[in-house]
Amino acid sequence: MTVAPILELDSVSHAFQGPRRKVWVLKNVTYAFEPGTFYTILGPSGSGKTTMLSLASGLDSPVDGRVLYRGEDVRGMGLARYRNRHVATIFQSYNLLTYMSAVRNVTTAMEITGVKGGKTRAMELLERLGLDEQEAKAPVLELSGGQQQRVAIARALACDVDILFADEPTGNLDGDTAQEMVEVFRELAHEQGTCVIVVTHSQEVARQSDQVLTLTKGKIARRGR
Ligand SMILES: Nc1ncnc2c1ncn2[C@@H]1O[C@H](COP(=O)(O)OP(=O)(O)OP(=O)(O)O)[C@@H](O)[C@H]1O
Repeated sequence: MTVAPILELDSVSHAFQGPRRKVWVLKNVTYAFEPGTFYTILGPSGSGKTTMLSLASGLDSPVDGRVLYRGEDVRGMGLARYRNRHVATIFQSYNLLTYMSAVRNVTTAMEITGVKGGKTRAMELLERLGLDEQEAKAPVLELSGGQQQRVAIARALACDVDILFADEPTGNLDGDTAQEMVEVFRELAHEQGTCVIVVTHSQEVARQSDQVLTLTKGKIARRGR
């Protein structure tokens, strides 16, 4: 049975202006991402992984080609609307509001995206990700890296998005915590049907994903498990 893609890169190329000329960092990339799948993107430094993530998540528009969400060009939909309604992004720096508590970070994101459930739902999600009540109410700056990562994931989950992007999410976590994050990603994909797309340098994280894309010099050089 073929599954309709949730996200497509259609002949996507992207360049940055260098000192003398344009430098192409993504070259004619075409790929269809399906729901319910945990993808990892591997590749050497500078191969275009983060650029691919920022185009796919609507932070930027490609110089050439299209990004389609359920068949619709995200540029036509409006990048802000696409980002706010359909995707969540987790960066290594977590992008949390550090002076607020964990639970407030989650409820603020829910308010912005118009999702109901308030504090009760936020607490439930934080608890599911292993934070107790005291931790959920503490300013996020007082939490460890792994706990802050969980808050970022809870915030993404609270917004009911169907695509989750993460850029090196396990980069500064210890082995056990990184493994827990991988399990959260797998569960999200396999039990909630989320399309999870993670940029990583870790072969171990890639090994546990459903599909691995390897980028080399702006092209998908390899796809597989
Ligand atoms: N805003 C920018 N302006 C100019 N050049 C950029 C910009 N962002 C990225 N680049 C260049 O584009 C190329 C690809 O960068 P990108 O960050 O996508 O690679 P990456 O595979 O994610 O690397 P890393 O693993 O080191 O994070 C690099 O040569 C980088 O210098």
